[in-house]
Amino acid sequence: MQPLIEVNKLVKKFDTLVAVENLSFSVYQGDVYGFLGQNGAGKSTTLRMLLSLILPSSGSIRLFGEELTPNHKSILNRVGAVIERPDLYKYLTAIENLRIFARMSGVRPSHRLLMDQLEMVGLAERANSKVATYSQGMKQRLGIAVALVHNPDLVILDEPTNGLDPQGIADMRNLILRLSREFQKTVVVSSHLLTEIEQIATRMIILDKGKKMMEGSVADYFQPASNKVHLGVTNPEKAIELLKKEPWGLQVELSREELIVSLASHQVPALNRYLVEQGVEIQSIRSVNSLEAYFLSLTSGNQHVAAFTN
Ligand SMILES: Nc1ncnc2c1ncn2[C@@H]1O[C@H](COP(=O)(O)OP(=O)(O)OP(=O)(O)O)[C@@H](O)[C@H]1O
Repeated sequence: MQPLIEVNKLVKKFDTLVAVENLSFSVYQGDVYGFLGQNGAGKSTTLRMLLSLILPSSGSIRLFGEELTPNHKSILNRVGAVIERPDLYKYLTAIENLRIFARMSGVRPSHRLLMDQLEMVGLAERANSKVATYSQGMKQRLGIAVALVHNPDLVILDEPTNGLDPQGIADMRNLILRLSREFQKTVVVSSHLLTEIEQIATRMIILDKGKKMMEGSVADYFQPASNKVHLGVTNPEKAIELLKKEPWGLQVELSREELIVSLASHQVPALNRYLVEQGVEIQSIRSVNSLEAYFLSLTSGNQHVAAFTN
């Protein structure tokens, strides 16, 4: 399958600072592609280059199979983006805002179509309220409706959950999933939170100091095999014996007084119950996802975890 976005050896320098270094990645149709990295990792800089808001120092970007540089106007007609907080007219209603932005991008959608757009982002009931009365989360979602007004195939969202409360974050997450599943949009979304990307993305890239640390399918990194459960128990020998038997049949290691088993997080309560019922007392239990461990090592400043740097 031809990638929708194909980035090859992209570099962006700001004077002596290398914000993006030799970055290559591909996004395919139907992906919710997560851009993950701590502040300053180079996420916004990369997304800005995808939108021709800034020019690369070197390297190439192809969107929809075409080189971006000479053709960016026609190509970017197929892209909708929210890069900063959306600039909305706060004394106008949602539908008035949408109508104005639609005209600016050269389309004149019917009232019905505008209402459909607002429905898509969960704002149909507040279509006639002034934006000044909206919560931050509602403004962010209206920003997405604005970005979608010309019906783009590809949607690029830079940190869409920034500054939102837990309800706003959940609404945004549901909206992104809906854009992908119901409306068949390909979505690129950035975040500095692994939990956010884990819940919505199909594929992801981790950036650190402008460099790619890993790229791949999110499911692969959250398989049971990459989730380790560490158990502190009173009787490790008995626990090992029980965990190796039916119904669990697990591979168990003993490390520094803790048992370590590969197990999906959702199976942990059942495992806990089983051991207690068999007379093993549990003193501690913690799940460690290897991807989480890796990302934490990045955010705490460690440079290398060999397993993920290939
Ligand atoms: N216009 C600019 N001029 C100079 N340096 C810049 C410019 N834009 C970004 N940078 C620098 O490039 C690096 C990457 O910034 P970028 O905004 O891409 O990171 P980010 O991963 O999006 O992080 P954040 O979530 O904080 O925005 C940072 O060191 C930043 O200070």
